[in-house]
Amino acid sequence: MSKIPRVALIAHDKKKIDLIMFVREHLDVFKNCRLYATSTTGNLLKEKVKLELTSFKSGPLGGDLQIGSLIANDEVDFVIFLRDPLTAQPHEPDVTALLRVCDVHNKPLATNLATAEALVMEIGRFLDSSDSGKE
Ligand SMILES: O=C(CO)COP(=O)(O)O
Repeated sequence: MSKIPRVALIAHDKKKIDLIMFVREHLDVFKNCRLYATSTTGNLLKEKVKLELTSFKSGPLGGDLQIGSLIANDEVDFVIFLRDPLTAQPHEPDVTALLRVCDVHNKPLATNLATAEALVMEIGRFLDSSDSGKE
């Protein structure tokens, strides 16, 4: 894993507010990460939380696959993807591909807030251990 945690942040439309609130709550962690996001999610995070990040295309336009490609190339360490399990997505095959590639490459993946809370603690621990390594 690289020294700076590389985190992909994605949310379906009905979960975007949850993601923004979650990221705000854990800003101390996320501001020390290299962040990637799909387009709409990323633009919202930039606007509402003032975070620097790299954004890709919107999920329905191939953004999930672009993030999947980063994962396949070992350029992402953690994935937080707040899915909406109650709304059919036109790009469901892309969503499935993204989840699958996380499993193929054994990447920690949170698809709901409860797991995202656990994952952000792990990212925080990782940051703490890289800090202590510097001394
Ligand atoms: O659709 C998405 C994930 O499947 C997310 O894409 P946006 O961030 O562009 O809404």
